[in-house]
Amino acid sequence: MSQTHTQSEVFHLGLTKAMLKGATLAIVPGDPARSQRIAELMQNPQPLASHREFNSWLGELDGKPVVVCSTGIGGPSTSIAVEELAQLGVRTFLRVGTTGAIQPHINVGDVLITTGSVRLDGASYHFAPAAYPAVADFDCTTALVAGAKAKGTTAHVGITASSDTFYPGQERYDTFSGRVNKEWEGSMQQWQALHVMNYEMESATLLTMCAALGLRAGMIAGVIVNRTQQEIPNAETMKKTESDSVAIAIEAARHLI
Ligand SMILES: O=P(O)(O)O[C@H]1O[C@H](CO)[C@@H](O)[C@H]1O
Ligand SMILES: O=c1cc[nH]c(=O)[nH]1
Repeated sequence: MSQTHTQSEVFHLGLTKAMLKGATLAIVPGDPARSQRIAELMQNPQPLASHREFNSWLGELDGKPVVVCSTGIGGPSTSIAVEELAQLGVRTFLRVGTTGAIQPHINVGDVLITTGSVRLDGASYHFAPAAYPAVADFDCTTALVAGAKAKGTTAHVGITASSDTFYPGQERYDTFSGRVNKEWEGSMQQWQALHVMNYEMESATLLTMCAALGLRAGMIAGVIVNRTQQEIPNAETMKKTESDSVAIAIEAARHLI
């Protein structure tokens, strides 16, 4: 039996269609605290709901509503946020994240725009088989690139490795066990050789599911660590990096709504 969810709250986000005021674009950070900071850079920021990792705000750009909703970390919760926002009428998703660069020429503080992701997740396989690409929407990507140019920010455009895990899947050895399974040994070197720019944890699911469902998705992230230099990010660099990537995403959203 098919169900409609338009009059009542969607199960996880606690949002209704009326609360979104017709918003068709969502900015989706991972970090719940980032939702408020993003919304407050728009007009009329209003908190909507906060359940689990899903912190939602509404703002306006040029008089049009834009919803901001955190996804939490990783593919499963991202897939829930996207599914439930789509049930409420959202058709375009811009992820604003943080990331670890794996190419030596990319600096901490730079911004990365993802054209496609290596699917090192699990959730994307629930939407499309392995041969299907995790590819960003062309209009979203060009809007992000134009936004970066308008802000004068150094943006690298290319492929991201999107992993279910922060530690083994991103080949980190500075851990409790100090080891990774054979599957991941040498994997960072392999992605480097294949010109992958960076690691993060949601874009494989976001880009695959949106492409498969006929939704638009784009992805921008600020570099908080360069893995050719260190394994764990430095908290001090995070603030400026976030403000650049958020400003670009808002500029892109303005063009996409
Ligand atoms: O800053 P966010 O958007 O959460 O993105 C990155 O940061 C988290 C890991 O620290 C993962 O979610 C990863 O994708
Ligand atoms: O190295 C990093 C930094 C942020 N987020 C990730 O997933 N990896």
